[in-house]
Amino acid sequence: MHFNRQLKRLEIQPVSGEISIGGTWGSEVVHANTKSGLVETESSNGVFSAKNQAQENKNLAAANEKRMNGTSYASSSLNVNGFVEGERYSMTETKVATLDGSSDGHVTSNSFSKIQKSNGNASSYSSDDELVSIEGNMCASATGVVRVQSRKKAEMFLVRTDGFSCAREKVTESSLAFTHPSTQQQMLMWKSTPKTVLLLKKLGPELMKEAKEVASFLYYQEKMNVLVEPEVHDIFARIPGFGFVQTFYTQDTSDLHERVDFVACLGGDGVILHASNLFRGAVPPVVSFNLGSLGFLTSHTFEDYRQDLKQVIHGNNTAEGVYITLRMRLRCEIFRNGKAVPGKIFDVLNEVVVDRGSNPYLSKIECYEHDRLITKVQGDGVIVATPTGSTAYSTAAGGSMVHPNVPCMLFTPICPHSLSFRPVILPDSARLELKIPDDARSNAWVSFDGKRRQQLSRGHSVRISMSQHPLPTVNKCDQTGDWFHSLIRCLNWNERMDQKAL
Ligand SMILES: NC(=O)c1ccc[n+]([C@@H]2O[C@H](COP(=O)([O-])OP(=O)(O)OC[C@H]3O[C@@H](n4cnc5c(N)ncnc54)[C@H](O)[C@@H]3O)[C@@H](O)[C@H]2O)c1
Ligand SMILES: Nc1ncnc2c1ncn2[C@@H]1O[C@H](COP(=O)(O)OP(=O)(O)OP(=O)(O)O)[C@@H](O)[C@H]1O
Repeated sequence: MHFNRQLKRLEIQPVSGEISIGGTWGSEVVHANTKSGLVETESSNGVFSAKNQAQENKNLAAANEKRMNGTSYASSSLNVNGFVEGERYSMTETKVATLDGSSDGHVTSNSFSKIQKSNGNASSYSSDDELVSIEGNMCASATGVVRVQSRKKAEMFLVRTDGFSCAREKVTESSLAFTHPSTQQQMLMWKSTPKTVLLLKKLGPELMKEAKEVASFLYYQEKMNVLVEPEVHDIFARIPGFGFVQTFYTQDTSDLHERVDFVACLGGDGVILHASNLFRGAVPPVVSFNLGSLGFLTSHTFEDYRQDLKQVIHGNNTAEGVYITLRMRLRCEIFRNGKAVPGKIFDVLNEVVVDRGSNPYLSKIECYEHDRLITKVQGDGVIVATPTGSTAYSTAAGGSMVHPNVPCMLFTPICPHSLSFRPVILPDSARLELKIPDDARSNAWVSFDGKRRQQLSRGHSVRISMSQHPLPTVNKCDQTGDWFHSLIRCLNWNERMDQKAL
């Protein structure tokens, strides 16, 4: 998996579901014997295996039911992006026509027909309408001569491209199918016991009591090296008994992720955004204890910090790992007249915003996707948010709230001067560029997670794409449980008095 590259000492494993390749529905030839009530199946490559009969009969019972209902299509099973024996399989859902008494004239019969296929010939029998094979695909019945489709479906490949390279994937049985959902629970399991923790706290003198408690627990009980930021280290250095606390140089944090096994945050959402900003490349797993006001992203309560930290270090009771959410970040880079401005690369956890700043004029922002002009924003500005950021500024501007596992980016205009300009959600493969055109009435401003605000002059642009490095957060419960819990706890999502019975 793409995200795994950055996680050196740990493994992340999809938790649910085995990989299986499904979706043979559309390529099956169906035999239905109305007299015996039995239903047989034969795969399109002509091989019928007895040991599969029970399963296939089950399938066919379902197929039969569809026929009874007069359904002319069978949907392929919802499916995959799996790797089986080194081959990649398709990830597309499709509907596949079946051979039944549908109106397209393949087989016509007023009852179930038995259809056999061999060497390109097909014949069809019916209990009340005996069919006689004439030649080739032609069959005679009491109602006349019908043409039975006998040719095997064409084989196909699925070609994926990211614009630079192509990958050809095999499609089983000429049917596009998913074998499992593309997003699943992720579990963090250590290969060796973590040794170093970075303890981050909200800026300022607040929360020192809590920081001291956690630092002592991690050092004395869990025998871990405890790192803090230099400003916090200055405070610890003056407290007797905390000489074990270490720090690092903030001028160069490029190799910090190689020295830190996980990050423990004390504060609100701002501390997590700060952690994201500290790690420009790979980010170690982050466990956060809510000591702020809202704390949408801070899933753990401070009271349980001992137990929760033990679980991160040693795994929980049921498994040797903990659930995590890989939070997508966006890589943003500022360009001037098509040339990258040195040192202007930012990875955001919530969003990048281009707005009019203090200018009284409408901002005019050209928006490109893979170099194609998709629209011009004329309004206060535009937000490009991650699923994590979907519950922050983007929601306030009318964007949807998106589960952090959904691989996408949100494109949300801010007060657009056009009634039809609705927020949209783009795939994670989108490559956006927000550009201030030469005919804009004024400059614009850009900010990254609400910080590092700077001016964008005419000709400047910000290019935005999915960052290779997500921010992994440790779940209290699991990805979905934590998210709904935060929606209700922080945003009162759909809170309503229960209606009484009549
Ligand atoms: N109108 C708005 O809603 C608005 C305006 C500006 C910035 N913001 C948000 O503030 C963020 C910066 O946060 P800060 O703490 O540095 O600034 P801040 O101190 O202004 O706090 C912003 C608030 O947003 C909440 N928040 C942050 N990220 C969140 C998320 N992913 N989901 C739900 N709530 C979240 C925080 O808990 C805090 O209460 C920006 O990334 C932006 O999303 C929101
Ligand atoms: N260690 C830090 N260093 C620098 N800035 C920080 C640090 N911790 C937090 N901040 C900043 O301080 C501000 C307040 O952070 P805090 O954690 O209280 O979040 P918050 O936005 O108030 O969230 P909440 O509403 O959840 O309490 C944020 O803007 C954040 O970016």
